[in-house]
Amino acid sequence: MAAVAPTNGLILGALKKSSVLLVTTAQAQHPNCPVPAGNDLILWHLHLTLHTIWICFKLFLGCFLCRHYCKLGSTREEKCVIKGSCKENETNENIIILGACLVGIIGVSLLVVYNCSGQFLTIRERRKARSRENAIQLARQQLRAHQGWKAAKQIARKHVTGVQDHLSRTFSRRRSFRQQTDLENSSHRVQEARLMGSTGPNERSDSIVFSAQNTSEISEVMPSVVMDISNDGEVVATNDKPAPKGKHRSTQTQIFKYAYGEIELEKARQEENKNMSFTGVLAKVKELQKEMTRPLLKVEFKNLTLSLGKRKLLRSVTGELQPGRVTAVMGPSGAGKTTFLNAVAGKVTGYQVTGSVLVNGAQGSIRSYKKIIGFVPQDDVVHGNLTVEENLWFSANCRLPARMSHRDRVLIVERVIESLDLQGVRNSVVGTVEKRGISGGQRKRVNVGIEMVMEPSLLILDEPTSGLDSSSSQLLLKALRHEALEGVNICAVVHQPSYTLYNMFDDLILLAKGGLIVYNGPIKTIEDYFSTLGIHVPDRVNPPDHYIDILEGIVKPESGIKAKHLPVHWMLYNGYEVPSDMKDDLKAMGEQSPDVDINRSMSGSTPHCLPAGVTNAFAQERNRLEHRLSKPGDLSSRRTPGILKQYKFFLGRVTKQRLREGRLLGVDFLILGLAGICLGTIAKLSDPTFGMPGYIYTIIAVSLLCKIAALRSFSLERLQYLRERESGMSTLAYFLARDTIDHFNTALKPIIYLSMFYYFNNPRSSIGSNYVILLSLVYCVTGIGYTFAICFNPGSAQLCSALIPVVLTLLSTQRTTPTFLKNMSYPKWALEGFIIANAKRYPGVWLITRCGLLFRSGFNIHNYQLCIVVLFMYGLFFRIVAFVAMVLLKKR
Ligand SMILES: Nc1ncnc2c1ncn2[C@@H]1O[C@H](COP(=O)(O)OP(=O)(O)OP(=O)(O)O)[C@@H](O)[C@H]1O
Repeated sequence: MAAVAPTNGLILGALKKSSVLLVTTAQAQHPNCPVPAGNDLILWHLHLTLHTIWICFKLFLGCFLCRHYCKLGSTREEKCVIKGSCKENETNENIIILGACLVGIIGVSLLVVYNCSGQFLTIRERRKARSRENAIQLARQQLRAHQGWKAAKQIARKHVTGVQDHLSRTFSRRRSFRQQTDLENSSHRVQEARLMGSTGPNERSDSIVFSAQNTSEISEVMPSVVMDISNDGEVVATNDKPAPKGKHRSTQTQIFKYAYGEIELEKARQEENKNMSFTGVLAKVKELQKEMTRPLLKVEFKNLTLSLGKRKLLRSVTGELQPGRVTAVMGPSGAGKTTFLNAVAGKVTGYQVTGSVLVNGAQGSIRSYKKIIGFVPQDDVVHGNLTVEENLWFSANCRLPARMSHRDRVLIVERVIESLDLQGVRNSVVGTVEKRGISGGQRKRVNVGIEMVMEPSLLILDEPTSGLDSSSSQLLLKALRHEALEGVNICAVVHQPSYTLYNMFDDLILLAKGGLIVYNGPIKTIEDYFSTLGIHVPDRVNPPDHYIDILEGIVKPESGIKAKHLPVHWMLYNGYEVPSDMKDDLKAMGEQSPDVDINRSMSGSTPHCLPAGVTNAFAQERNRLEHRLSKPGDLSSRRTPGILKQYKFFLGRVTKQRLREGRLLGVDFLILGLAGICLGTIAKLSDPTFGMPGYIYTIIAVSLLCKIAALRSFSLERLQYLRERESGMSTLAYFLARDTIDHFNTALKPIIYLSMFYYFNNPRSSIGSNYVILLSLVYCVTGIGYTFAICFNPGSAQLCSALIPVVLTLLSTQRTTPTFLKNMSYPKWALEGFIIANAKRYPGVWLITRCGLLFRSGFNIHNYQLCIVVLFMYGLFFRIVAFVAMVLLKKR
């Protein structure tokens, strides 16, 4: 009892310290949260954390009471006899209690961190936001100054000539004197003007000479520009603040200032360009083309045919996508638009593909250019537990050239945020199905932004405007048009665009059902083409709607032409060969109009697709594996960050995700702790069994809980992973980063479980030896969990994770189970490790009398280290299996 009292005080003291720490942490956060919502949030966190501490306190009190009553039990005397010294036993118990206290303190501190983790991230973001806002203000001021300075230059130029002429003609002493006085006055005015602002760095070298008479006029136009008057009466524009150099330049505010300076200038240029004449626009485009830094990608597809068994999803698709143009892909639902995009981007696996896709006129795999191809999927595959900015930054970091400076990256990301109008939600978490985040339209824009920030040369978008209102769609199209000006080849599937939106595209690919092209060319000429077929768009009808209605069969063309013949008309119009399986259509058309030359147009055989029976399921699977394992050489000439750098980015991302999921982890720990209390109490410790029942329960419970937690690591973000992999990110970096962060749990979970189990069960082995075994067990089962998560669908993976530990533990404890099978199951090694750790604590004769159990179970007292090694090896083996499975993973 004497030993318990000081320990009680110790726990109370520790708890007090924790609560003080908690309050101080919250108070430290308080001044940084000027927003009332932030204060509420902190109070809520405080409340939650204090509540948790109160629960922990009650738990510990319960532990002490239990412990106190146990001490009065009969087992204690027996233990004293076995160990030989009661005094030594008491010292051990005190160490255990101290250990438990420490564990408690760690637990409480962790809960504090977990509860406030989200806040840490928010505070960081807020600080960054403040420096960004300052930079935006500065940039806008500078732009105003820049514009003012330009206007002033124009005024000055106008006056300089006139005044000089005037002066040369009527030069007089009196006038000269008056001018001198004016100069002095204006000098004072300019000195005042100097205090008001500065010009942009671009204007530093600019200087202009003009009469001081005009100074007041100029200072009205450009209030923030700085001027200096030289002794001879000349006014020279200067910058009063020198451009920051060296280290200073790389501060966050400076970087934002640079980025927003550029963005504001671009905006101003766009405003100027609005009123430009056609020739002016052409000149501007040429100018921009000279500045282009991205490689240009021209994609041609010839006789592209895609089949799935006997069914043809795309048929003889021929055409091209040109750089610097925005192409719309339209057609009825199910026509094969998504399939077409996938075929162009080289993302088709498991299909039979014939025909060819040429990049810049050269034959080869388009996957060789995947580092400069952006693909925006139809579904918004974004990370729900990251903010908008974090999503964009991750893509920029991993996919932009590794050598690009941070300053330029900031400019690119900020430009995309501005152009997609995401400024207001940049720090909001995107949200998941369970947790609401930003709106659907904003999510869609983030989905597009992820691809825009990597500066693609070919940008393919599957329904980017679906779910967006008219203004957001136009905003998005404007952003895409701006990209096209830089030479990007853009191709997007769109549904029912408004007339304005439709006219924002340059080209159109119109697909009919069955994956056949009806039209491919400039939007401007589509009406001319269809009018040659006698199809005219009625007044007040949007042209694309009319054509799609015809293709759907809702509207019958006045000319009597059949909708199903439109693809053949297109082939004949362009002189393409008509596949032989479409000869019936051709004949029917020939009967309708005798101009159609059937023999010339028809191809002799079916060159585009293989007979359906040839490609069986096995061949398809082989195809898929070849596609997955073959690594086409990289022709994109872009060096993205290597595996190590990507690992760093992945690590940062997973850490943020885990911090935001802090409560989920807290629940995991709580369940483990409760399991420890329950199993430690239920399992009666008896010397003849070395506490075997308790350890069997432990192995089952810990395996089950840790495996299910490990499933979350890889099964939840499968689609995101596939998207990242397709864009060229490293699977190894992704896998290692997740595993590295999970090591934190691997180390902590055994502590939490043992802090309860060890205390309630009070086994003979040391807490250290138990921890090592449990650590290796958790490492092993986490690896198995990864394998299940990657190889099976979530339902099956959960079932396996629940069943396997129970079945294997039962197998390994049955005497009738063959030794080979026993050795194959990991619970056998964990159990052996625990039992040996206990057995080693029995001195000589006490061990000999209990040797029977060891023999019967096939355990060897010298195998303790082997058990640990085997468990770690299992963990490593399953991690390798999981990684290989991940590499071979296909998109379901
Ligand atoms: N892997 C597949 N298995 C079975 N059918 C498929 C597969 N891929 C495509 N299809 C079929 O091919 C046709 C074209 O599909 P796709 O998704 O390309 O159409 P879409 O024009 O994009 O349709 P929507 O406009 O409705 O999105 C559909 O009938 C679809 O069922």
